[in-house]
Amino acid sequence: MTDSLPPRTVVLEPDSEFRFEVDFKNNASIKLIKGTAEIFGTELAEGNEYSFCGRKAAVYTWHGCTLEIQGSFLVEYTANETPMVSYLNAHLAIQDLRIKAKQANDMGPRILVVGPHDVGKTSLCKILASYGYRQGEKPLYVSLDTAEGAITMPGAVTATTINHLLDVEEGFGSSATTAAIGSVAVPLAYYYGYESPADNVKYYKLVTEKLASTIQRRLAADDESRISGSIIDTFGLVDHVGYEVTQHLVDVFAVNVIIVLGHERLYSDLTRIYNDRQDISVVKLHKSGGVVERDRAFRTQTQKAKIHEYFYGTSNYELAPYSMLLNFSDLHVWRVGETVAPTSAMPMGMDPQQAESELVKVTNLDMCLHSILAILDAEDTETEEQLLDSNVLGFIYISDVNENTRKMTVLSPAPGRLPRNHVLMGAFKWLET
Ligand SMILES: Nc1ncnc2c1ncn2[C@@H]1O[C@H](COP(=O)(O)OP(=O)(O)OP(=O)(O)O)[C@@H](O)[C@H]1O
Repeated sequence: MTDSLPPRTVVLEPDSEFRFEVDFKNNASIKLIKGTAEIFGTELAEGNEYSFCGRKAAVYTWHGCTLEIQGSFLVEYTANETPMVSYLNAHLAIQDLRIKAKQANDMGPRILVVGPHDVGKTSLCKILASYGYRQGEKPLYVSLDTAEGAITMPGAVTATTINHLLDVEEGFGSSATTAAIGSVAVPLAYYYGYESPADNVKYYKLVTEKLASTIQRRLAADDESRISGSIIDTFGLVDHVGYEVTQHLVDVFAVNVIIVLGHERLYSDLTRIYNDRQDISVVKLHKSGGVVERDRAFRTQTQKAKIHEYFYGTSNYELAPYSMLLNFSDLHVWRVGETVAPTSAMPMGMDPQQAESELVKVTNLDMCLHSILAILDAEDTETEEQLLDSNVLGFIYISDVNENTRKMTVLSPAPGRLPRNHVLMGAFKWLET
């Protein structure tokens, strides 16, 4: 508990940070008493108490500050060696590209951040997005890390315009929850449904291509965001699948800056691959010593917390989801091919590669129990091919399936009828606790 322990004071020198970890069972709080400080680029307000649960992060200060901390920190220490100056320089170079784009009425920078797991890719993307916002830009934040589901839900690839400060406590959390009830721009999302791009490479490429082309259409109509450009956060794959998918992303998002974080070989390989492309710069940045490895258990808990937050909100912004009873016939449930049918069970002559991105109707609705389903923005009459093109309107959770009554209990963030009836199922299950 936060208040059972006495508060303590932490004094930070200029260009240093207070690194901390709080587990999912405890709460800890941080208050800025004097000076200036930020968490992944978002400034802390003086005197405001920020509370954390299940977080690993750092409070960084450019000019020095005093913090008051309270509660159970699993880890806490200060560090004065950080890569923040190089991250700021990266931001300034990106800002230069925006100024040039404005002068030429051209596209702003499209920045792809790559590297292995746990090198600080998401943290760097947040820093670059926040610094851009603080300079009056409205960059597009694209999250392709489907294990994390930073903006909406694990399994989704998403894009959102950064037109407000990122939340200090939750990162994208509050924007996702408020988007769920429609109070800020709803993020653009497509549902992939698996944790890693390697689970179904063909389908991952398809959904990222859809996302990229919708973004391109939207940016064509939005001068401000077009010039601010996009910041694209990725997965942590650096094997051959990772290389294949990275090159696909460079093509479909027309990437012109690749930032490689904490991996020399990847940097050297990508420099070689794009050696002839004058329009693409490959740069490397160092991993922060503060980045912590998250084990399987912590990642699973983070995913669960993200799903819970989608339906129930955060402690600062609680939501009350609606539980409703639907007939089996009210929903058309789909899954993406291959993982359902073994090759031997496929129709004769069907290429397994093709099946990887074909929709299969789920007829045994028992399979949906405890699943997260994405509501597709598609009319009842649309063909399977059109369904594959559909973006996601929101998510529901199936808490019960009754074969006898042919009804299922569905949890939805909004009351009333579902906006559409076609839903896509992925591999994510959740046990509401
Ligand atoms: N300087 C820091 N001090 C303390 N914790 C940090 C720091 N930078 C990042 N972290 C934490 O380390 C963890 C890993 O960082 P991050 O999510 O940015 O890495 P990633 O490369 O995106 O990982 P993945 O690809 O596996 O999702 C996160 O919990 C993040 O909040």
